[in-house]
Amino acid sequence: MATQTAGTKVKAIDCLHFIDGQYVPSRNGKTFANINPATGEVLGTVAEGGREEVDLAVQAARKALKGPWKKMTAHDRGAVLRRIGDLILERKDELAMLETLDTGKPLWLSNSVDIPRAAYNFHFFADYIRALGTEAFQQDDVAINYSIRRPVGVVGLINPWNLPLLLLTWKLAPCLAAGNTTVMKPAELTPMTATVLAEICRDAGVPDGVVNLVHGFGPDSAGAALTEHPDVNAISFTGETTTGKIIMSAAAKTLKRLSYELGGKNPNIIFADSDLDEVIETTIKSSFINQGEVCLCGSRIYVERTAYDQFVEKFVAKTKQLTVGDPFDPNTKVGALISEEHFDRVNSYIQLAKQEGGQILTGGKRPESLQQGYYLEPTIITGLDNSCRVVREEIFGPVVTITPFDREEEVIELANDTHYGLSASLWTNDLRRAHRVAGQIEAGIIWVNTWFLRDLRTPFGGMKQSGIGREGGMHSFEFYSELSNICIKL
Ligand SMILES: O=C(O)C(=O)/C=C/C=C/O
Repeated sequence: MATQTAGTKVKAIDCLHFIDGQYVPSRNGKTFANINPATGEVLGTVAEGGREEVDLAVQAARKALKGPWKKMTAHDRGAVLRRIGDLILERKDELAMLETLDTGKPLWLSNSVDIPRAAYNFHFFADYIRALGTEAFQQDDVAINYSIRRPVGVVGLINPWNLPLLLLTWKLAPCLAAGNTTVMKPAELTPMTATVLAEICRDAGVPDGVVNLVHGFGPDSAGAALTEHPDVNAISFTGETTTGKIIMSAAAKTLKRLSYELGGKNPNIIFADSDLDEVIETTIKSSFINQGEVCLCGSRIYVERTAYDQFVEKFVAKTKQLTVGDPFDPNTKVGALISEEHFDRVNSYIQLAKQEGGQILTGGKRPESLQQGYYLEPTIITGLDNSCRVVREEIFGPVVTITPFDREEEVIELANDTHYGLSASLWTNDLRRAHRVAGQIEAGIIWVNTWFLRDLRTPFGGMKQSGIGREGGMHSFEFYSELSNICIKL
């Protein structure tokens, strides 16, 4: 099915499951429609998996643990990972178009961030695995202790719809690097790039059964089946905190190992001594990139009072210049929200902001010219304090609040006054203050004078209700492998 949009001939794909090296429909033939967020039209069909498909996939993954995959050395696995990264880059244009069709994000963003980072996730872990060591301890002349790593086993990877291929590969690369096999469950709203990834893994030399993919929904569907399956050893999940709690209770019955990257309501703290133009250029991104549908977005902006008016005036002016529209138009800065349901949810927070006494300085509504598709103007709200729901709850849209502060201690308290703890941005040219304040912000990642600058060796994840565990570099191997300590008496 081809969808003509902005002069780009884009061919959507129907999505089947990928089990034991083959694309297969659901046994009961069930499918659901895949909707294009930019137009509201049907892109194609997706096989709807359930317990039966998940069980077939888990059986294939379990069997593959004992097949040729087990005999591959770390070096061999590294070569396969590198090949997957290479094939992602070879198919970059196709993957970028599919990602934009599925998500409504601008094509330039898929091309510049999502797909290149997906390839890099594989190249990074292909290299990392070659440097991986363990640990050994000499106990005088009594004993020598050394640790060995082995795969956890069959791992369920449950992925969100905001950065579909980036986040799926962020899990899949280390999962495979550590020698595991997997059943992937992409978000039902964004099935296409995950479907192509399965074929890329096969083409790169991943043996049948190592990588499996089952499409479907969460509750009473593939997601629930995966989290409850007794033969799945671990689950890595990125998504909403509420869903995380449901998965945790399901996984508890079989004591699965869990790695969670959940929601955030991230503070963006701006001191008056920072370079406002530089701050605003980055804050436009940290507020509205990917339609604000990024768990790391700095949706709570706190500005030192002496710079508040100047910041607000400049930031609003810059925001008004952002083009909202067709994701395939190269001038578009803000595309379509992922679905009608999410559009309504984000909109409800804008209405709530008015009820809570906030002022909408710009945005807050669908652009007049875009009556089809789920478009919302980037929105800036002032006049709300930390007691307001709009300041406390994750909105996951192009909506930010701005609040002034007077003292360092005050803004640290404001920033930490949340049950989330994923990321934060901090802007100041005072070196001592940067270290002092960053060390007091309760978040997994604190960016100083930047945002979303990523070194994949670093621990990535949130605290409090923003997640459990860290992934990245060695931290991924801590999750995706089991350590055994072997003690040899001398
Ligand atoms: O950059 C990453 O590794 C990552 O996990 C980004 C997550 C964004 C979530 O919305």
